[in-house]
Amino acid sequence: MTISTRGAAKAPAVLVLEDGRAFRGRAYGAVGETFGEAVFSTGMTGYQETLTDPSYHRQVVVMTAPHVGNTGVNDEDPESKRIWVAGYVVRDPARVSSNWRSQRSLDEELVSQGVVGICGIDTRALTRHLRERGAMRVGIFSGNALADDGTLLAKVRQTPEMTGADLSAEVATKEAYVVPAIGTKKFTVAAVDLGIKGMTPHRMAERGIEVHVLPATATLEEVYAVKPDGVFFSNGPGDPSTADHPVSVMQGVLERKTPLFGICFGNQILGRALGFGTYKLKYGHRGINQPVQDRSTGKVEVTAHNHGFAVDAPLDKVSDTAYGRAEVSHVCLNDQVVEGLQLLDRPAFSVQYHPEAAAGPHDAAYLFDRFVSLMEGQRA
Ligand SMILES: NC(=O)CC[C@H](N)C(=O)O
Repeated sequence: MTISTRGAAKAPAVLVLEDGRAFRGRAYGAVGETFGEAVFSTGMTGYQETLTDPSYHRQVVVMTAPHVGNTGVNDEDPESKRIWVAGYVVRDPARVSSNWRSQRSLDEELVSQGVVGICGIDTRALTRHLRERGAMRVGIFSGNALADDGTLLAKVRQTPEMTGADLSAEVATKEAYVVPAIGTKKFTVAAVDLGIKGMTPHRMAERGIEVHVLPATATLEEVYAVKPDGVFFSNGPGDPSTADHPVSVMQGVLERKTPLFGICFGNQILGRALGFGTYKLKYGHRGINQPVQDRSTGKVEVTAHNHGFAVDAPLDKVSDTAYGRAEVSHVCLNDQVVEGLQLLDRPAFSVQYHPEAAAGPHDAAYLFDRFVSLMEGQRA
């Protein structure tokens, strides 16, 4: 059991939204100032996975679950080597963390990684505000960073928007590395890292895939230098309309008819590679309880999401693209947003959500098997 160092009354803090609304609470995690896009996540568990998902780079995450931190922090669950969220907003942080795997408290972890947060605010009111007005820029201020609201608001309004942000290179690996297959090696996959979560290569490795994780800047030649049986494009932060380089690499992969799989940002890149547009959702999908229908089977999956943008593809017809026929394979049942794409004439597909995560807990794991089948089909 870890008793948090934070105590009930820490320094005062304020959260200021770009439309001028302010919420007053107490500092949580590091004291100072931070900026980003305010988004909310409805996940009741999995805060370590959320905090360390590189797709959250430059976002301030508001947890709708009121009580966060109960199970502390361990070294096994992170999806990457560091916390990526720009700021963290929690109604009521756990004062005591208790779990057999816990190594330290969440508050300590936020402090040691310099993540500025705020607690003790009405996260329901904040979430409703974001739901009605849409995701927007935000700042959190505590300690020496506190000033009058007008000064803080001006600072928030000077920060960059998420629309137009090209962020993959800031989070992706600089050097290629290999995640070995677990057991007998059956396939080699080149995985273009646009902000990859650690669980993704692991899910492939579990299926006998040796994964060569390549930097976001990898060229088509570098992708084929690993002699891949399949090519994967990962999740990642930022606006997909800026991802021109991965789009052109993916088009080269589609031309060669190599089996292709994309997750989240990778789905948006497939959308663009096929000639569809992408657009910003009002407040996005973030959480682990999002219902998605696989249109080929009619089955509904409970899935993990973290996306603020979506692909603009027709739901009601098969589209003709430069790479043959394409259709929307998955759809979100909350709002009919495109959650997956499937080519009918080439071995390529993608999903907007996170089959590597264990939300359902295993509802979407079949997608990795589908990738394996495509690679088997290519060999047959
Ligand atoms: N998790 C992701 O890959 C997110 C993709 C993209 N940055 C979005 O917000 O929609």
